Amino acid sequence: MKLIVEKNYDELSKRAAELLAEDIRKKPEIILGLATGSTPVGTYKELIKLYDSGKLDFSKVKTFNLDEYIGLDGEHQNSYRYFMNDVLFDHINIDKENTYVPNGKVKNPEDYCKEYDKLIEDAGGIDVQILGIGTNGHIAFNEPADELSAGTSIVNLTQSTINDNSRFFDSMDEVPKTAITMGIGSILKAKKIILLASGKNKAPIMKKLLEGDMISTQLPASFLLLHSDVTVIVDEDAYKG
Ligand SMILES: O=P(O)(O)OC[C@H]1O[C@](O)(CO)[C@@H](O)[C@@H]1O
Repeated sequence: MKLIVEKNYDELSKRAAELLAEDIRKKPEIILGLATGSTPVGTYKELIKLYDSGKLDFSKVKTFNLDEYIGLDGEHQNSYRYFMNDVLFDHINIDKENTYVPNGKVKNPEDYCKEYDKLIEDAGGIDVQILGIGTNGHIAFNEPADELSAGTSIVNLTQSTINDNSRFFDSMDEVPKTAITMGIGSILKAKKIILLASGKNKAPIMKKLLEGDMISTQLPASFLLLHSDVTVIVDEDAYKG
């Protein structure tokens, strides 16, 4: 894993956006894997700035998002489709038809999971995958467990993730307890991966991950150690605590 330590969140966001912009310019029809959560929001803001100043074109870009809550449709303010439209897609010249976020309201979730992986494969596979990391080491919604799913699947969220995410909902009861998520195998198929971590609350898990001496289903992000092209960008808070 290549490690980049930036001074603060703004610098981290700029650096991540620069790396992505370089790749988009090199391959305008790039397939991006996108993440939700608060960490990549700054990166998306920087990408919008580059678009606004005429330095970036998204017209041929295709995107696949990692996950979605089960039970929320795209109109729901806490759905990840709504979030992605709000923080990125509505502000750039991407064709919405080319943006995929798992459908949390689908009738046959099991079949749908297989279809989602196939969609990515048929599109040519993800060129660059952006990831955040949960305080418990999850990537996408692959939570620490005895077993992890290789492909896209339906998962139960852990209490720690439900707690972390409750800040976006009016009450704890409203926080979805299940989600659809790309699997560890689907993520590792990306040609290149950029993991972002910001803030002191991420320091303990980043320390564990960066020690790099253990792969465990109890630390889902540790599977990234098996990938040959992972760049980790952290700010000093997430690095030093
Ligand atoms: O960036 P945040 O808000 O800390 O979230 C971290 C992780 O949690 C999730 O939002 C899911 O809970 C992931 O998508 C993300 O990688």
